[in-house]
Amino acid sequence: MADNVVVETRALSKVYRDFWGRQKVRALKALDLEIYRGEVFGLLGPNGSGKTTTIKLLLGLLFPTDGEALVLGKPATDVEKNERIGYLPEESYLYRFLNAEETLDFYGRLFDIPPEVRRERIDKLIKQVKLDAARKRQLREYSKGMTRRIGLAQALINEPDLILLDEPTSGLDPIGTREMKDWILELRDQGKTVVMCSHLLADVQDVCDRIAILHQGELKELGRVEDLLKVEDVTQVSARGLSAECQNEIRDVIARHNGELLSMDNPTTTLEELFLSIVRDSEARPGRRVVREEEATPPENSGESTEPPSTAS
Ligand SMILES: Nc1ncnc2c1ncn2[C@@H]1O[C@H](COP(=O)(O)OP(=O)(O)OP(=O)(O)O)[C@@H](O)[C@H]1O
Repeated sequence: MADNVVVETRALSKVYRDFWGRQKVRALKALDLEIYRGEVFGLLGPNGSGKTTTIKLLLGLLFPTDGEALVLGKPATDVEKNERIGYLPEESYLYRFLNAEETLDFYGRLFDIPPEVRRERIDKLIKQVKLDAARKRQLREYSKGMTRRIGLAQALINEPDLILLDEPTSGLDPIGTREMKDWILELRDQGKTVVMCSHLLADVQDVCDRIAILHQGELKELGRVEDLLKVEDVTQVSARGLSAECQNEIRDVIARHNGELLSMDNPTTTLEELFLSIVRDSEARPGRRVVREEEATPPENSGESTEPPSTAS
């Protein structure tokens, strides 16, 4: 296992058997994978494609039917290596009657973290996942987004080198999603390795350096996100301040060189960016509501009230 390889699987396979030991589902079929130190690696695939099974095999929570996995230089079945791993399951199994501080303290004790270090780390993590105001509230009162955030803090309590995140953005609103993605990138900047599985493709595209696509337990694609998404025979140019005349000249140049102009128009932002900018704006200027002009004008003869549209402050 090379120095920079944090996870290596060789022909890793898992068959779930039924109560009588008969083969039930071939959840993972001969997976070969290497995940490098300091990268964000995405496991993608539709429901039931084997993502969670892979994560559980890496944690040693399941035993492979065939093949092997090495994690942080040790066999995945050696649970001692889990001291250097953080895990956020798809559904966090947290004690509902503990508050945020007590929850992190509980997990800190499981890792034998000394009390002084534990206190400092808990305080830092609670602030980092923005639960400072809710640190004394029992988790049963938490919203789904808050539960996800305390789940992440719990996964980081042992300052792990490898972090496994199962659907980290599930149930989060766009702001929570953006924050979760920023935390993932921060972890990478600190030199940690993050493996996340998700079927939310936009999230994966935003944060992952490399991805593996699984389908019915088989590896279908593996590579750098930017390479996999690159459209080789299309050239994209982005420019500001071009006059109509200049744009016509560009069209002429493309035609002269036998190229095909696919589009020349104003780019659109993403819905995520639009949503975040509206929320930020609303936080900065509470109460202000903007209705876009074209939407504010009711269609003629619509039969609706003709009261003036609000661009109210
Ligand atoms: N404990 C189990 N017993 C039997 N079959 C199982 C078990 N756990 C998972 N499976 C089956 O293994 C296959 C892979 O499941 P897995 O949970 O790994 O998929 P996934 O890609 O994580 O799916 P999702 O996106 O829905 O979380 C599925 O067909 C699933 O039904």
